[in-house]
Amino acid sequence: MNIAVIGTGYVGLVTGTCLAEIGHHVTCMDIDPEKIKTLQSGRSTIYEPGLEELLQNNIENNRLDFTTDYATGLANKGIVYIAVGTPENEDGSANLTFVEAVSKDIAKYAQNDLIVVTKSTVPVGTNHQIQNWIKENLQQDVNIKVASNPEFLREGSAVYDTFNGDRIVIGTDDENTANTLEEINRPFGVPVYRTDVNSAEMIKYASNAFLATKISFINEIANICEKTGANVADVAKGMGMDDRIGSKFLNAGIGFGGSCFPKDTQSLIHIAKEVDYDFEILKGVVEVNHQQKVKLVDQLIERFGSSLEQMKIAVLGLAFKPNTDDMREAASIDVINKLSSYNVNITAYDPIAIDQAKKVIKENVNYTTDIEEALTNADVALIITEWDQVKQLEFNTFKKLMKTPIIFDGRNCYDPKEAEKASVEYHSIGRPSVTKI
Ligand SMILES: NC(=O)C1=CN([C@@H]2O[C@H](COP(=O)(O)OP(=O)(O)OC[C@H]3O[C@@H](n4cnc5c(N)ncnc54)[C@H](O)[C@@H]3O)[C@@H](O)[C@H]2O)C=CC1
Ligand SMILES: O=C(O)[C@H]1O[C@H](OP(=O)(O)OP(=O)(O)OC[C@H]2O[C@@H](n3ccc(=O)[nH]c3=O)[C@H](O)[C@@H]2O)[C@H](O)[C@@H](O)[C@@H]1O
Repeated sequence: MNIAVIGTGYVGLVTGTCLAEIGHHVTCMDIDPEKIKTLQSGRSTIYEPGLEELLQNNIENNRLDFTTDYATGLANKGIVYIAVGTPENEDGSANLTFVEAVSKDIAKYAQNDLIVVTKSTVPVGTNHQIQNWIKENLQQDVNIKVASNPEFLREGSAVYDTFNGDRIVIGTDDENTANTLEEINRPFGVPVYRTDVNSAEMIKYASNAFLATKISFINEIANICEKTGANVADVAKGMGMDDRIGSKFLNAGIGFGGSCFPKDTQSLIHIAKEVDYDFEILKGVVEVNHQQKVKLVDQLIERFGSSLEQMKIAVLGLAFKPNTDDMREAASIDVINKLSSYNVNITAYDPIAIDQAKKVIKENVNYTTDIEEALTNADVALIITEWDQVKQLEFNTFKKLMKTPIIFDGRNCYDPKEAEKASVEYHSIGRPSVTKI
């Protein structure tokens, strides 16, 4: 099948490359000429394990190419995926400017019948709107069908997720369109769930909101565990053994970040508001997350009082989660921002996200890709991202390098019992602190 993918971000680039990998001919399009130039040369514009290898392989085999030009990109294609961003507006609603622009451009350049597939996360009703935007701007007498096909990949494991997803959701009322899309995706071997367009759009928001709810729920349980002497790791394990609950997404920590949970929860609250529904649980989820992100700073102040002046603080991890350089809504931004009002010296370690971090962190921070350098002479270490490089650190390294081995762990990377054995002061989330060393 000849396919065009519009937008070469995390979703578009991974989708396009993986569709090429299963044998389709794919042209990926973007308005950013720099991105397209880089991609044409076989280099990935995002950090995503396994992606660059697939990219090069499919370019070499003439199944994958890139362009900024809509006429070239859409020529002889039967399927067009929309994978542009839908960022958050100030009022929490999804910004559909990019989706609208793309829809109008598809209408302008379509020369033959097309199935337009919406991968971007969009509010219920948007696919009908896309159909209208295209219909109103068509230049040729061609037939356009629009279908919803929301994306569930995670950053950092996007290629793996594409080949090992739990489901592919296809939302359309047209059986032939559903058949074609199912056929295109068959080589992925992922179960297909067919539904109507509005339900497909809602499945995406409901899924992200539910996962975010699980995280805020376990974080609140963690906060209560701290006050009652229970251990959240054991609690989560015991809960997760019940199949109805499931063990995934019950890792307590300093909350969720990234490009999607924060914006999609806000967007769903807004979608509900539009139909006069007050989504109370989800508002709580967002508020809990907001407070949870700076929990380590609160713990630090509880431990030292507000006299943090001139303290040397090692911040371990900047990205919103491991295996990505994505800094969107990362907890590190909030932590560093809150710390900066206490006149401390911050050295931040991250193996790959420093360039991205510098674009969004305005405070004065020393950056390093050398974890030992960050720890050297530090008074305290704050663990923000559970990189393998952080998890593999031995307590002896903290003891050897730091002025005082005091760790505040926002991702529960280590066993408190081991900290006690090693005589390291250790505070984590929802588990007893080790203070008598
Ligand atoms: N990042 C993720 O892990 C996931 C994202 N999503 C959803 O997928 C959508 C895309 O997200 P990302 O890939 O993260 O976005 P992104 O911001 O990384 O990439 C979007 C790309 O679209 C391009 N673009 C914008 N306007 C264009 C136009 N008129 N023509 C051609 N290209 C244009 C931009 O230059 C950019 O390269 C969003 O709706 C997001 O909510 C869904 C699942 C996972
Ligand atoms: O719509 C999207 O963009 C995507 O959003 C998430 O994927 P992603 O944001 O890449 O990352 P996750 O692995 O879900 O983690 C999100 C955040 O939750 C945090 N988290 C996750 C799991 C957990 O148990 N505890 C926890 O605090 C992570 O640290 C991270 O900050 C979803 O998992 C994907 O299914 C979805 O497609």
